[in-house]
Amino acid sequence: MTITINRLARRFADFRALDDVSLSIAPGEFVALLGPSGSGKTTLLRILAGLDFPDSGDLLQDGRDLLQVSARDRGVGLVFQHYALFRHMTVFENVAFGLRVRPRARRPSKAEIAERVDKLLKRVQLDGMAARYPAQLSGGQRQRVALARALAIEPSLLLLDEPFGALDAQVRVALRRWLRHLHEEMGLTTVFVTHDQEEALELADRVVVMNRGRIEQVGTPDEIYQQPATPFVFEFIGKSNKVPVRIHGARLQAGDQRFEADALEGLADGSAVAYVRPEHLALSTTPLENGWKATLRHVYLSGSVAHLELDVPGLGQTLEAELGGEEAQRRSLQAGMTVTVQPRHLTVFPLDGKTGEPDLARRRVVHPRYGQAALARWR
Ligand SMILES: Nc1ncnc2c1ncn2[C@@H]1O[C@H](COP(=O)(O)OP(=O)(O)OP(=O)(O)O)[C@@H](O)[C@H]1O
Repeated sequence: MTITINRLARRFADFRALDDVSLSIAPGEFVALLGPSGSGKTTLLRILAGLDFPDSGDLLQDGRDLLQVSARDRGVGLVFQHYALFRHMTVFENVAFGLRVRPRARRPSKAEIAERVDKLLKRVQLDGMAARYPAQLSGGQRQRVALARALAIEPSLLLLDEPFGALDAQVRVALRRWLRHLHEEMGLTTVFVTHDQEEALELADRVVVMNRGRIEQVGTPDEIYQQPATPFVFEFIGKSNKVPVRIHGARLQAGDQRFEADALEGLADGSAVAYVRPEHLALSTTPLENGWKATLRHVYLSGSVAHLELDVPGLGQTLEAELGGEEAQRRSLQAGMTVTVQPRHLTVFPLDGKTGEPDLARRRVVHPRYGQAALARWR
């Protein structure tokens, strides 16, 4: 069951909540829609569920026009952050609800419903709680009931909108791992909305990064983190340093440093913006000819990682670097030290001469050449 989303647009008055969104979801996939508040994630999910309709574009399921199919007949299971369970119904009755309200011809028998609910409660590890009311459950347990309720109708597509958003961090982590197992065991196709990048990167087969109603990038968690396609993705996912640069005769002028690199060949001279992740900055405590001179302002350890704040006068800005905590200790890195900073690689977006906006089509990953002496010293 492949879902094809083709050029969907949804406006609310003048506001474009979805703007030319296309995406294909393969059977058995776990897709995360990730983006800041207001980026259009929920709007897209509601259209998939049949709770809202686009102004233009197509939505197909194996070639069938889903927009002509009512929410009830789409066979989707839905779980929201605050998907209020029916308070006056027991856990059992809540889970059985979707089956009991079916038209008689498609309604399973009482015994079948009971069997299916029992099975589902075991799956979500709530067997023994069938007679409880929602008020007698923890937040995590309630969301598992909501999930069992969504699964009771054997949905062809499971849609989850920040299902763990209201839960505390530890429960969230435990539940998302559990959800991933459940997805695999049951062979579900799942679309999961979140604004939590860690959750998306850990859970999903593919992450769809959304911004202002548009898709910025679709990729595996590794691709999204390692090869961001746009400045937005660099800034939204993980940490990155943003450095204004100039391309000048196939060299990169970054503050008082000029880096040579092959990838720049063919790019016209002009301004650009470069991004470099903290873990892609190499530091040398012995002065090197190539690289920014910096003063280590702060070193702080967070678990096994050392975060370093570097003042770089030659750039006129602060850079953030990261390395293993043990390595930082072995090298006795301390605030006040002078170091040379060399980016291992940077992603460069030339700025469009007319609009001044980053030109995504001319994006280049640049590996500066430093010469053997420099490399040998920080190996
Ligand atoms: N019924 C509506 N009428 C007017 N504007 C709406 C409506 N529904 C959504 N919007 C607007 O469309 C934009 C996208 O909303 P949407 O709920 O899809 O974002 P989101 O990415 O899910 O955000 P969040 O993470 O905060 O839930 C928002 O600016 C929202 O205010």
